[in-house]
Amino acid sequence: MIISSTGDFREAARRRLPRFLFDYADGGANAEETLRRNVSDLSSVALRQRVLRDVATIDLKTTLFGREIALPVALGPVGISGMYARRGEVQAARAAAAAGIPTCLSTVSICSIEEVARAAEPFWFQLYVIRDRAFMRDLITRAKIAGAEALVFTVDMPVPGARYRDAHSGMSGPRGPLRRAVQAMGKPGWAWDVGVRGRPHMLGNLLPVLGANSGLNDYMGWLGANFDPTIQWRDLDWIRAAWDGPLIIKGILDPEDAREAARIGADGIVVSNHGGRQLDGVLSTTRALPDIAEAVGDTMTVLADGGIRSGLDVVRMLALGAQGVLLGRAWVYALAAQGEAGVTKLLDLIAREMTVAMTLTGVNRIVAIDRSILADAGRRYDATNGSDWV
Ligand SMILES: Cc1cc2nc3c(=O)[nH]c(=O)nc-3n(C[C@H](O)[C@H](O)[C@H](O)COP(=O)(O)O)c2cc1C
Repeated sequence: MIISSTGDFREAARRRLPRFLFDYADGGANAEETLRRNVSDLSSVALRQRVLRDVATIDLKTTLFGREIALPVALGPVGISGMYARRGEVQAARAAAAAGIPTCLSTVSICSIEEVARAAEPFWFQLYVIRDRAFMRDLITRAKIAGAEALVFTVDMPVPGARYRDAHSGMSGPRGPLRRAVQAMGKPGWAWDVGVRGRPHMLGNLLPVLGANSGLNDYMGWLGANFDPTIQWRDLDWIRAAWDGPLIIKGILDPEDAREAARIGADGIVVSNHGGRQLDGVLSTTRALPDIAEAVGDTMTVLADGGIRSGLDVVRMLALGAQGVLLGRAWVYALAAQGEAGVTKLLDLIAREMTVAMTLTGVNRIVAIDRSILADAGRRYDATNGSDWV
């Protein structure tokens, strides 16, 4: 099939993957309202077309946490992405490194920190709040030794969200292993490439705690049993003390929480609702971002994710106040569709679309992107007025 957009990668991924894996990536929590809002609110942000402004040279480079990168984009943490292509985290990391952007590895990846760090440049590591603090400390140490340049601490998953699609697909629920095996048989391309040649399918970073049981079945159970809902802001002091590099708090959706993150000494935040996979019904990140950027943008680096499907979307997030963005499903669809080559193609597409957007909004540098390139610049989303931009 012809692939010219993230939507095409999504369709190619749907054709290639067993249903449980496609639905796991594609789905969200409950009725998936927030997942839809992330996409639709972002794509409805209108850009302001400007012409004849000499934009012959467009520079997409920027600096995040002291490191120059080719685009204001990173591959965000996505659990079990090693199931979407053979040793998928490594393939994605290679594509990101070649494109000059960071890869952020999930705690719950198939490939381990050590396996991915060799391919990723720059390499960030994402940590979850786990009951076993000694194990968290071990992961921080492993990330540091492996050369991680930033620690992304995800705080919006004290418990997993209600994901109805996973119950239906066999990702969770009764007879999961049997249903997954039947689905895999119906996708022989995936079954040979990933199911057979992509082994081992264990959660690489959790081997020390799960041992030989760290397979997919244990993944959902482990998430539920080991995430820690008792954590509070003051518990983050020890993480700040244990990690001396850039610390980024991921999963902020409220200006008050953004201020707390600044107070504990975080260097950055990711405005995120976990791609609509946690609390359905919360604000889209598009709507949450402007107030958060206003609250803390002068004191820390504000990143954002959720619903980014194109280079236009990247430019929109920057205009709303982000200094950089994380891709989620977009890169997973590309990885599932075409492996490393797919992620390379996606990043090239994003760069080309950003160039078009910057050319036609009359800005030639990333730092010059602000609300002035939006058609509704200065006007804000009025939460009291329902769902419209006013
Ligand atoms: C399949 C899947 C797995 C994810 N796993 C993680 C994870 O392990 N850690 C994490 O911090 N966020 C995780 N996320 C959330 C992403 O990092 C990101 O916040 C979200 O995907 C952004 O929304 P988008 O996919 O609509 O762009 C996951 C998202 C998806 C789709």
